[in-house]
Amino acid sequence: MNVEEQLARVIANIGPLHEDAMMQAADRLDRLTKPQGSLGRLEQLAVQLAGIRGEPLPRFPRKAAVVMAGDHGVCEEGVSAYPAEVTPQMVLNMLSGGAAINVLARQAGADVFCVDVGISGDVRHPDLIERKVRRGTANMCAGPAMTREEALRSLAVGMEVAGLLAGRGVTLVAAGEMGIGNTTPSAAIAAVLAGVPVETVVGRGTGLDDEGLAVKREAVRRAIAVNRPDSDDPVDVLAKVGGLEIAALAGLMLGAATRRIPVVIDGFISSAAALAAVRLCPAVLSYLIASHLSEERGHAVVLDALGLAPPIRLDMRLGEGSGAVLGLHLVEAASRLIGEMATFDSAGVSRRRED
Ligand SMILES: O=C(O)c1ccc[n+]([C@@H]2O[C@H](COP(=O)([O-])O)[C@@H](O)[C@H]2O)c1
Ligand SMILES: Cc1cc2nc[nH]c2cc1C
Repeated sequence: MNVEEQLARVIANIGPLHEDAMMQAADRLDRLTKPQGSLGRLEQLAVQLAGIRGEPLPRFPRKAAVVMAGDHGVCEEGVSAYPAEVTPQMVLNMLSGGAAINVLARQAGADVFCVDVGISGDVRHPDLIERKVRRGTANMCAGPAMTREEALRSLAVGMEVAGLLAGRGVTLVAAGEMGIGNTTPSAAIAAVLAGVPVETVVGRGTGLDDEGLAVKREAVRRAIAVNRPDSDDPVDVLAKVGGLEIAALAGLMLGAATRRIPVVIDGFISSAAALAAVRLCPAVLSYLIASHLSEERGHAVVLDALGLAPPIRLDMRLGEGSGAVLGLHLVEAASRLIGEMATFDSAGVSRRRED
């Protein structure tokens, strides 16, 4: 089976949420010792989780934070405040347990998996999942970031990682990335797929000044003008103005959804990948859970296009999956509440008076 056929098969396998489990979850929530609806969006989350897992009281004992890593040829345009060598350096830091994602994942009880989808240099570590499709993308201001075949192979890496995690008993995934320069292709993807002006989705990334921001806007405009990505063909968009780790994240989301594994999305880059995944397969949206609203300009636009409302606002703009891992706590909270709270009957608590 070639990669295109594999993708079509994964997409065809993503089914709707389990209605019966959702009804049972909603019914139980109304019998728990609290005024009806008083746990707000945690209740909606509990119902969504039941629908995804196909059981009214799902638990998530094994959680994973995935960091897809890749480099970006467009960095030579001066679009990031940091040099590209930070990508492999930070991946090594993550593999040694010293990055923010490691600290937050330990706190959330999640294992961190780092995947080299397209780091330019060599990173050697026994725990690194080596799936390099190519050594960074080409500069998308001068031509396509990668070939269609490379975009498909990156999607396939994500789908494979979802299978690997499922094989290890993981039932909840936080989707993160590491890639200096990757807010630039993410902005291009967002502009094309959401159909919004470039300036609404280009932000300061790791910390550009005003001059850098103007350069970055121009780079995104040029990349779109030079490549003319087809907004009706998400693989074309990912190939021409995307990134290796971004395509892999989209593949991870699709692969997780086929296995009924919920995916908590992170910031701007992770959400741009989610938008591509949803355009490839609208049914995947029900398996996605928003976490935080990143400071990065454009994140709100992408979440709007997805129809997702982020519950966490901490003015973060780190990436790595850091916001998504904070979101794991909310998933755990929703799951424990519906699973462990007493009902009015079991606790002998009086119900609401008749109006
Ligand atoms: O997740 C976000 O919203 C986010 C916003 C800004 C920056 N980042 C991270 O910073 C890197 C990309 O920033 P930049 O400026 O190099 O394009 C990449 O490694 C991301 O993980 C992430
Ligand atoms: C240090 C550093 C850490 C990061 N983590 C995600 N993106 C990053 C960018 C930089 C520059």
